[in-house]
Amino acid sequence: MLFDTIAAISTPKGEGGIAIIRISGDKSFEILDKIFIKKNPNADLGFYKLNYGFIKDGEKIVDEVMAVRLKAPKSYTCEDIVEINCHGGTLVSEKVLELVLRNGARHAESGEFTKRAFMNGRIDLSQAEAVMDIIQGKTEKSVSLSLDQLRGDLRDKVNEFKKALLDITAHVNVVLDYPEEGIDDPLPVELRDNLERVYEEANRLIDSYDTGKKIKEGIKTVIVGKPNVGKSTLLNALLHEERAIVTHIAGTTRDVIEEIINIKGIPLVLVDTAGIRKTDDIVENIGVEKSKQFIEKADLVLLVLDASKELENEDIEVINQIKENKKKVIVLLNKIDLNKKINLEGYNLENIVEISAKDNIGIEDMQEKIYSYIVEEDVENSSEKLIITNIRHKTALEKTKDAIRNVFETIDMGLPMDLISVDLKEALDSLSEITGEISSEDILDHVFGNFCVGK
Ligand SMILES: Nc1nc2c(c(=O)[nH]1)N(C=O)[C@@H](CNc1ccc(C(=O)N[C@@H](CCC(=O)O)C(=O)O)cc1)CN2
Ligand SMILES: Nc1nc2c(ncn2[C@@H]2O[C@H](COP(=O)(O)OP(=O)(O)OP(=O)(O)O)[C@@H](O)[C@H]2O)c(=O)[nH]1
Ligand SMILES: [Mg+2]
Repeated sequence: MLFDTIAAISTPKGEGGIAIIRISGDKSFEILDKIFIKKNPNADLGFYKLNYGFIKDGEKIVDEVMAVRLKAPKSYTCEDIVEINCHGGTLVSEKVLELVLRNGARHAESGEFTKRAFMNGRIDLSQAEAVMDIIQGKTEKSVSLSLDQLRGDLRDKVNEFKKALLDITAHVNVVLDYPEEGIDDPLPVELRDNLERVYEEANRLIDSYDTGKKIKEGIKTVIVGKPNVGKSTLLNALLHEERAIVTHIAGTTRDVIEEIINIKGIPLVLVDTAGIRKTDDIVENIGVEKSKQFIEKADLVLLVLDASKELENEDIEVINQIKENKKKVIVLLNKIDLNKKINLEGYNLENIVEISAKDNIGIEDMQEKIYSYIVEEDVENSSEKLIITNIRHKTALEKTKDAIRNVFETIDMGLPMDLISVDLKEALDSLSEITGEISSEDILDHVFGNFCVGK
């Protein structure tokens, strides 16, 4: 496909060592010829090779640069590409870009280079989405999932599903086109088995989204407990900084504080809340209400108890509230540096770790516990290697699954075969949405609109 020539600064704004201006399209080389003077006029610019020289606006030197040409279709966009490496100042890179635009390129929209790679067929839509996930990935695990997706793992799986569905479609078409053959078996057992396999695998992928979401967006973790047990001290210990205010006065934390820590590559989105208790203080009451809401939304609750005191009604109230919500809980007996007075017999609490947030005792054990309890159980146990992290993919797989279920129902109820064709097409179309073979301008705008300019 032939598109116009686009250009953008592909490196972040601000001062840096180097800034890269990227140009893609069939005018790229021509534009470079107009503005680039190589040091050695007799040397061949070549391809995939950095050339030293100067960017000139008429007689005026704009910057000293290195430039490379990449020849279509062997480039990121499958088009002719030029990359100009200039000095990483805000002004010079903008001057070079401006010169490029004046010489025949149009400013690229966000994600437009990657969109070209998609439109020109080098990557499918799921791979394009992976590019942005890599850029935005905050932990090793999430980047590693995105790299699998960039390699085409999801695309391959989707194509495998489609192959099975197409085989069945072909069979159904034969039955419909040649009724005189008298094939009365609506679906031979082998094809039916295949369809069941696709159904089950799609289902497993849908289920993997919960895990995928945790890896990508983090495990929502809320620290709760009655006032003054050391919740904020614990947050600070985990962050290795004095983020939250700590005092001996009960009711110190009034608003909700949110920070992210990284446990073996998984982000933990930590929320420190106001201690839960009955109070007449309006501000604190709002905080308490909010912490109750946070418990409801959390994937994991860290319940902090003061080990140096006996359990009080306020503790019991918090315990009951968590049990009511059926949350995954880790119980932290804090202030273990003091004399231990707490007695938890009869409360049926598991996953108990003794810590001192103040003296940094037991914090590593606690992190181990979180990892084995939440992550290993949930994330690593998923036998299916492929994990989806994108709600768009989940929705499409759900549509696929529903359509396959309809196929089975139609067969089992002995309904006309042409109904099966309709459902099979629906299943195939939903799968094609994932890879982008079927895509609306809306979907593309949504996917690429979230990219940065220059990507
Ligand atoms: N300077 C620079 N660094 C970069 C990129 C870039 O475009 N420029 N990338 C992107 O932003 C990423 C690398 N991704 C790339 C993906 C594909 C191709 C490419 O040319 N693919 C062709 C030819 C492959 C080959 O030589 O065999 C192809 O797949 O057909 C290049 C970069 C990260 N680093
Ligand atoms: N001895 C000891 N004191 C601690 C420990 N952790 C916290 N404290 C003290 O307990 C008091 C309350 O700590 P905070 O972290 O403010 O408690 P909180 O649970 O956030 O309190 P609120 O925000 O009021 O709900 C402070 O004086 C801390 O220094 C600990 O492990 N050992
Ligand atoms: Mg606090």
